[in-house]
Amino acid sequence: MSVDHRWSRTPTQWAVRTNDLAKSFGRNVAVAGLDLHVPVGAVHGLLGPNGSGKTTTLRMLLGLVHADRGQMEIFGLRVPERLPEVINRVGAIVESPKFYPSITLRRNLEILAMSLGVNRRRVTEVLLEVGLGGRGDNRFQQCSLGMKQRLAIAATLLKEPQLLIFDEPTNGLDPAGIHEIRTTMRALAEAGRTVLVSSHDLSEIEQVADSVSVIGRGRVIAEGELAEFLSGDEVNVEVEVDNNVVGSEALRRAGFRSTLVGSRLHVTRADGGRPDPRAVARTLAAVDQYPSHLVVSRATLEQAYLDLTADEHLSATQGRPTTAQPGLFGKGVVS
Ligand SMILES: Nc1ncnc2c1ncn2[C@@H]1O[C@H](COP(=O)(O)OP(=O)(O)OP(=O)(O)O)[C@@H](O)[C@H]1O
Repeated sequence: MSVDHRWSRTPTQWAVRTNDLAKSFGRNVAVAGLDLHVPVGAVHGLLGPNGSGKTTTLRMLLGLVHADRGQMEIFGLRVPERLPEVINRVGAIVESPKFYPSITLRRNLEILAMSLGVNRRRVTEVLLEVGLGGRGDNRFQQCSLGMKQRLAIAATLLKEPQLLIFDEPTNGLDPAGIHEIRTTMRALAEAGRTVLVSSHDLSEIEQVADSVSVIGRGRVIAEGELAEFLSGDEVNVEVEVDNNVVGSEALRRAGFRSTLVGSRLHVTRADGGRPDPRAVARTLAAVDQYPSHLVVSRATLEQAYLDLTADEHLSATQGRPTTAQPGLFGKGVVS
């Protein structure tokens, strides 16, 4: 069973936290003991491959799906029990919202505001907030997908929520639309709101998020500030050798970790330190594996993600529990 020291921190530091959250659909395990921590006032990425349990997690938070076990809190209040008290502080897009195609963006929002009991004046404010201030009179059906998605975000802002939950908001958008949504999410965080955004797209999260939870098969594999994943000191060494098995075994004995990505071994230090490219080359040469390529690069979230999911896969095949990475939001997780 996992013991998470962060679960005992003050609730006000977290917009969302979950503890040992689980959900299965029949025999299909969607979420498998998920410990999630979303800090207040930032963009937090929920990053994981398709089918890793992101949507199910968000739906459980919003009371759309019942959890099998575990606890969830939004702004320190237990949900779903206290959802009625907290729901007005939450805006979410977890499936495509419906708008009237033949009327303007402004009119669409006015109708929605009326149904929510929100003052019409708020419509102008939310249009401005998502960068649609000059587009309110455009008909919905004439808008680009990016504008439609920004309208959806504007709709979630009508109630002035402090937490926004977006499930894959850039899906299906072209680069311009993706850029618009990214800018909008950043602006929301700059205005003091918390944005919890799911994505399977590493570069997307890398560009927009302040912190991230990497999800694999329904569990949080790693969690922390993005800067921790992309630390300036962090260096990747990539090598190409004739025999990857011999090469990675020699590296392992010398205190390195290696992950095969394409034809290259990505090398890090097992103790989390910075790998010395010369030591890597020496280690490989000692077992007759002279690198045909040796590339030194700054770590990316992609690399961290590949390393982490490689570990998780190894854990599964060896039947031992996944260990989340230490140093996350300054605290360790013990499995
Ligand atoms: N209503 C459902 N009934 C049965 N299985 C479901 C249901 N919802 C989700 N699942 C399954 O649970 C697992 C996790 O799905 P989920 O949609 O939460 O993942 P995801 O990370 O959001 O992936 P994607 O990006 O593909 O939506 C998948 O195997 C999915 O098929």
